[in-house]
Amino acid sequence: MNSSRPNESRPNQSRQTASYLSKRLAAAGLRPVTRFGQNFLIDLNLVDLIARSAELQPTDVVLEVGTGVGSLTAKLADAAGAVLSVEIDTNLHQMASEELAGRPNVLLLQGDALRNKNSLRDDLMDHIRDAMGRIGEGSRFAVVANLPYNIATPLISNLLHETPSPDVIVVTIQKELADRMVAEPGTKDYGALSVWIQSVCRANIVRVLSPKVFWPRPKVDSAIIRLDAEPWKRAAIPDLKYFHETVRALFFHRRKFLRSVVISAMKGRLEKTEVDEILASLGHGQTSRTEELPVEEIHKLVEALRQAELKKQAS
Ligand SMILES: C[S@@+](CC[C@H](N)C(=O)[O-])C[C@H]1O[C@@H](n2cnc3c(N)ncnc32)[C@H](O)[C@@H]1O
Repeated sequence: MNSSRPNESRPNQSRQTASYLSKRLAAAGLRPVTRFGQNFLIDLNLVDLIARSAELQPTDVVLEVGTGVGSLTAKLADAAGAVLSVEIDTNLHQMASEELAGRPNVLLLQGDALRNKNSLRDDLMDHIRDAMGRIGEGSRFAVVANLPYNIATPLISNLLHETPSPDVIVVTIQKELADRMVAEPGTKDYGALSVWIQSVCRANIVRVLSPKVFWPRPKVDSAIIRLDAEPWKRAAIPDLKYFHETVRALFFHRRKFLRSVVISAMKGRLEKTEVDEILASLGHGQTSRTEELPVEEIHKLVEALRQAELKKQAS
């Protein structure tokens, strides 16, 4: 006979229902704030799954963006060496601070995780580097979060430019965005984001989540995505900023042929004849399109353009 009692084996299960959360917020005179993307996960098994999917070690330093009431933060703190969690909402930051008080490995910051679309909040990486330095050799940098959807793309993109960049990222994002991150060439979802992510990471969708596992329910499906850094890929890109900007420019006009896309991206920097020479040397014909090019071909093209620009500047 199975004698296990549900509340013993899953002690927190009843604590994260929609009604528990709504009562808790209401008791503090609060309601979820739509503009902050406050869709809380109400299935604690999924909170567990997010934390477990990062395979955290006691030597890991975790960044969480969007502390909320601190449910995921607590799980991360149980598994990792140090957790830095940022919350924009002053009230939630206060609630989470009370909930997580007495956990010496958790640092909660209040404010926007982004300084602007192109950069992270100033002190974020200093805190991460400090914590990694304290833990010492073997410390990994992980980002684990149920992200506010409106900042998911700039946040992940900016993090991938940082030093150190995350070794692993496990986050809940809109399914549509996750589909773009893992997309293959020639598909409708394949674009600058797919190329950028797959150029520095291995990307996998861990689980698709229906709106009903959140409170309040978002309008769209979500997905837990895992990105694993592949440092050798990153090391093979001589100028990360040039690469990222050029890839974005190459996918700017999706319907045009590659030739006209490259000509307009390189306007004022390379002549048409120079572009034609580069495309011909790489075997791209008049009817090639950017969205059909595998990631490796895009690498070759961007590097050829960069070299041509450098040569021109030097002459
Ligand atoms: C989807 S909720 C996740 C909350 C909680 N971690 C959970 O799993 O239920 C996203 C959280 O991010 C916070 N947030 C939104 N924009 C933010 C920003 N720019 N910087 C930091 N936190 C932000 C929201 O206030 C909200 O608490």
